[in-house]
Amino acid sequence: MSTTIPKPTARPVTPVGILAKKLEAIVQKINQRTDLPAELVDNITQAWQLAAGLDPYLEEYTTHESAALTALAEKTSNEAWQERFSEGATVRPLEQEMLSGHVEGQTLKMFVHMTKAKRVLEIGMFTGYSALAMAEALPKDGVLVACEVDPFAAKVGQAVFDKSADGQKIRVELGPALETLDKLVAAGESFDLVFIDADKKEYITYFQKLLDTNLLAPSGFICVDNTLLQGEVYLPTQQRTPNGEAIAQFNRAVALDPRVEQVILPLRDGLTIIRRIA
Ligand SMILES: C[S@@+](CC[C@H](N)C(=O)[O-])C[C@H]1O[C@@H](n2cnc3c(N)ncnc32)[C@H](O)[C@@H]1O
Repeated sequence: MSTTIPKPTARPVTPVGILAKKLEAIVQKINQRTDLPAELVDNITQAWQLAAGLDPYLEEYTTHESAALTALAEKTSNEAWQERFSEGATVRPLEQEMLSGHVEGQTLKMFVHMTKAKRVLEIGMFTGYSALAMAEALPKDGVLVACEVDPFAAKVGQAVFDKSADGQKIRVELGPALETLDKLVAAGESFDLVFIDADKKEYITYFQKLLDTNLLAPSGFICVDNTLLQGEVYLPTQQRTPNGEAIAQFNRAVALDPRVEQVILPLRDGLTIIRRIA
């Protein structure tokens, strides 16, 4: 049984969010000094404002999320994820920062509308924010299959889906994503749009499986989250974590694959859009 705890604040997990935080710390320091040239202080302050103002502006002028998505985001941020892992309720460490959120959710929703997708596959559902956002854009007879390995996270999502008309379009597949993908291949399932957002070290394998089989429909699209990995993919390589290295390798593999064309959008932590061309 989960308990409500004092709301933990989300840490910045995107290149712009991290940049804004670092600039804020610099601005606080230089404001304590009286010996610095005014032009330097002005420039650094403006750099901080440029970085810190972007996300709130995007939030303000992007169509509001539904009440169900707001409830899901709140439920996720109020959960004591660290405690849940320590007590063995979750099979892996999870955190509120994993949730994609308002602007990315609305972007994915737009892609479902734009591609007129009827069948969507999500690899990495967590508590279901992006799944529900995409389901809201699907037609009544649309289907979204969501892969998730953690039963606790899946249960949080399912409880919200059960109360929402759009949630009825979502079928949760609990288990390791690679096993689920094999099951879907064996069942002859195929998808117009796939959202990859699970284990960063498995991204290349998900991508290859989607293209090597009929899982991705001819002329289907793949959206991939965290393809900037907090800037690690373009920062000096010695600053890379294993996940940063995995994403750097993934980005290279996609760029070299003649079966696809792609673009990396600097949205949140990087969102790659891939189109199958062969
Ligand atoms: C970043 S979160 C997904 C966030 C979600 N798409 C959203 O927007 O709210 C990644 C999720 O993938 C799940 N995951 C990680 N490795 C997995 C695997 N091998 N198979 C299935 N799910 C996995 C984690 O348990 C976690 O819930």
